[in-house]
Amino acid sequence: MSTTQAVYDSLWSELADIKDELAARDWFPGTSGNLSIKVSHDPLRFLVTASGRDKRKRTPEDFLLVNEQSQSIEQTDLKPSAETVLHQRIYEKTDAGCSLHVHTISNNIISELYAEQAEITFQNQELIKAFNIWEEDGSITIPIVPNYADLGQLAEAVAEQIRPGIKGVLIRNHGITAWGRNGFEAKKHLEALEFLFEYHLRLKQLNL
Ligand SMILES: CSC[C@@H](O)[C@@H](O)C(=O)COP(=O)(O)O
Ligand SMILES: [Zn+2]
Repeated sequence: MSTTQAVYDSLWSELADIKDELAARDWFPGTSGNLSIKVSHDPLRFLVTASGRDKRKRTPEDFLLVNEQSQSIEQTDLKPSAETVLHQRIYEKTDAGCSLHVHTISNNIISELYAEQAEITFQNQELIKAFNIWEEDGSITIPIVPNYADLGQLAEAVAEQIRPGIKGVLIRNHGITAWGRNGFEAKKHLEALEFLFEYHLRLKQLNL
């Protein structure tokens, strides 16, 4: 087996394992969600989930390789995720090695509640350390963009929000895309964000 094939196989199974873990949390309702992992930087190549499939199932057709224009470069009938261009823009604008997009009730409600402010900031939360923020008064901000039907426009809106310290962007009443330098870090960021969203909503429900 060539080194390139071994790297591809290892990234494939890393992304499949992440998909299984997120599926176990029920974060892919109704075939929603898409995941990707970077295979090479220059030229940009990444594995991305095939469009419209049940991401709870683990099959040999789960991912396909795409190029720097989000086009498939494999002999396959599979279509890359409709939202592949969002992953592409994140790889172009950050040091991300993995990007994860999920729809959850919590991220949707937060995106609706704070849509006018176009962002939400969390502070005084231990889990902020998941973003490598160690200061006592540290905070993490998540921008919120409109859910444009035009996916090129949506990808640009997400890309425009990317600046140092941003590790995820909410799309209003749609979901979140979060990323990290590798699969481990991307999942850590996504889990931490979902924890912060759920905490915030439950606290609000208590009416304290
Ligand atoms: C079926 S609702 C979700 C889709 O419209 C989309 O937002 C999504 O996350 C999944 O699209 P996909 O093309 O399968 O990657
Ligand atoms: Zn989506």
